[in-house]
Amino acid sequence: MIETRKEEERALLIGVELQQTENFVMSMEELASLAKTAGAVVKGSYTQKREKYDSKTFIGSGKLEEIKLMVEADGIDTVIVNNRLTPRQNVNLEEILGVKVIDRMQLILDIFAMRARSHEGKLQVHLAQLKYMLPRLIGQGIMLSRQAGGIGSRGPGESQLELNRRSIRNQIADIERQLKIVEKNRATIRERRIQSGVFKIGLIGYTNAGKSTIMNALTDKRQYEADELFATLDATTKQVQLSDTFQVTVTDTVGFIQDLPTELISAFKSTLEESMTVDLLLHVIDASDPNHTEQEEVVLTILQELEMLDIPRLALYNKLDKTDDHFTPSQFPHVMLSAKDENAKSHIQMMVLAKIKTMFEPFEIRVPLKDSYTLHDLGRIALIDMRFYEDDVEIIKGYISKKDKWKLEEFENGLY
Ligand SMILES: Nc1nc2c(ncn2[C@@H]2O[C@H](COP(=O)(O)OP(=O)(O)OP(=O)(O)O)[C@@H](O)[C@H]2O)c(=O)[nH]1
Ligand SMILES: [Mg+2]
Repeated sequence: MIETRKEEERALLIGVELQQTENFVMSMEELASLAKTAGAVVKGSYTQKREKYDSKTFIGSGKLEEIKLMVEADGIDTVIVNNRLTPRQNVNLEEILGVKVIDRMQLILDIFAMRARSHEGKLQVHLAQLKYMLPRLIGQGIMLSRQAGGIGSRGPGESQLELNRRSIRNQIADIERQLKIVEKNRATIRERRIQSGVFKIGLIGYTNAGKSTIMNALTDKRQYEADELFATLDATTKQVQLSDTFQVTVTDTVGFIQDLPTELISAFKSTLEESMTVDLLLHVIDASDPNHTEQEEVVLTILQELEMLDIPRLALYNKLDKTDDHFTPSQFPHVMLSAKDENAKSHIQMMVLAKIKTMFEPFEIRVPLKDSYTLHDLGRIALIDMRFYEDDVEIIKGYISKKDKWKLEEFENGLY
């Protein structure tokens, strides 16, 4: 093999399709996007149908010979396997192929490590990496990977090269301690937000669906949006005006993906926690993606696992400018839009307000004219449809949430 230091990291993708494998093609395409996001140049991919994975080398030995030839011919630096490898398979593959081999989990962990911004995000990713590493401390496999550098070796902690079991266990305990403190602080902030009574909206959806772009359209602000997977990792909450008076908070979070590494689930959940207590979920879907139906299913399955299916939900089919004529939405109710369109903001505002109206209850109150100055406050928590005067009272009709209904009486009595 020629030892040259190249700028780019040349990757070969490998996938094995078992009879029961779901969404195999989508998942291979996704692996290519993930590899690209992590900075690799994908030089090719190799797939095989098998009854079961080979316990020693994951893929059949005959095929491995072919792969080895491809690795040598294309100057491949890294082989990326679209499944979870056992530590033994990982070591064996690296020995046979003579290059770094990483699996889908390591690739995703690596991207999360690149992207984590907040203190908590970094701790969570570091923890996930250490947990992934611990059972892999056998033989030379992991050392080989780490020394090769590049994808699979990035981490938020500088001590990642210290690879003995005891130090890893200590680091895990230490991070878990730090996380407890951070989580407590976050719970307090969330509690305060729940008590504030503001209507809360959460943007969720498959990675790259356009959540951050929609957030930007709504807030006229710049949130990092990019044609990359997991562009957003940390939750961000912003105030958004839905009408002249009605104000909500909108939370943008990490995107969903199939086969999320189990080590990352708690990181993922803590990021999503922010969205677990919302009043309305906006499920953003990339309608132009040929796999959007499978992606919608993945999102709904994860929502079910997180017990979030009972939160009212509105589907936003995004990127309409890129969809073909055959596109048919499968979820109802829904909105179809292009987040990049200049009318996107008013379109979303209108449709979301209409959705909220269906969740609220109609009311009518009569307020003495002398007290009507308090009505601006009512407009923050209720949707006001109509207001008119009769003698010395003002009559207001609109919609309000069940939990805020009791406040109406205070407005009527001028107590608010
Ligand atoms: N053509 C087109 N592109 C869009 C539209 N909305 C978003 N995009 C692009 O799609 C890509 C992904 O958008 P993001 O907003 O970063 O997606 P996201 O859902 O936040 O993704 P993650 O944070 O990775 O989960 C970006 O390149 C956007 O510019 C749209 O309506 N039309
Ligand atoms: Mg985003």
